[in-house]
Amino acid sequence: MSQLLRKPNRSELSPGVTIVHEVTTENSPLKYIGFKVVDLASGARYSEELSKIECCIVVLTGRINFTDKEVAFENIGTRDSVFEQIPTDSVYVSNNRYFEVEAVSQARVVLCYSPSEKQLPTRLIKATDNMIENRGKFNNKRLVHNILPDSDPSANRLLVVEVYTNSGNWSSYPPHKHDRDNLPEESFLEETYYHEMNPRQGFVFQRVYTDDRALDETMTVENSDVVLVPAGYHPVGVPDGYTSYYLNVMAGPTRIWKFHNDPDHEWILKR
Ligand SMILES: O=C(O)C[C@@H](O)[C@H](O)C(=O)CO
Repeated sequence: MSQLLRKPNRSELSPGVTIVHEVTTENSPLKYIGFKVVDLASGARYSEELSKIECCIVVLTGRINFTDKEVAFENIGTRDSVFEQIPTDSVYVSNNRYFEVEAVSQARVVLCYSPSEKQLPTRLIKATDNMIENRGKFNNKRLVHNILPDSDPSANRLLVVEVYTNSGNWSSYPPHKHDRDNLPEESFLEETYYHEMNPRQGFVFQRVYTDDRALDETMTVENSDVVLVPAGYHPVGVPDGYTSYYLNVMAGPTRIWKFHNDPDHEWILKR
């Protein structure tokens, strides 16, 4: 099994609270990203005392209430399936703060973490705040919901985006990377992919590779899998008949997404 591919590994934390994925800087090659997927039964609560990490809570599906003991947001979340293809609500919580989420309905939340020292205000990122983009042409079409892009100063390190790729199309393509801290040409950002497919028995292929091929893995990715991208190019190919969804978290020393296309395949953009 690839070191970069994580299958869901469900474990019940407390009644109604199931951890589906837990990627940490200790159990992965990543230094800047932590990642949790949490399933909540209606009425269940999950809380955390953040230390030197910031967190973006994405209400992937279902509805939740949020509090950090100072501010509260009620009944947030917009969809029962990511394949409704509408943006959702998220909450940014800074380091050294407490938060609690309570499921109003059955819900799946994603917790995206990165090391952080400077406190920032808790912020509700409403679905309507998401900047929506249609990218690409030919068989490279995808729909992007920008949850926490680098143009939004709400976070210290985290960048969060969700992407839909049509059946028979490619995304994160032509292959690009962001693994050199060499601005203004390229930024160093690690990345995680949380994948879903519609219908759910679908699969996609994701390749993660570097120029020297010291890293070169091609993975078959199924519903609810996570792919880690510590470095390298990371294209995704979607078979005919299936729609792909993924949630990306990126973080690194500087909060700028400046990528470098694989020169061998950059011609694809010039058609
Ligand atoms: O436009 C896309 O295909 C999405 C990707 O850019 C994805 O968010 C990513 O690879 C970020 O580096």
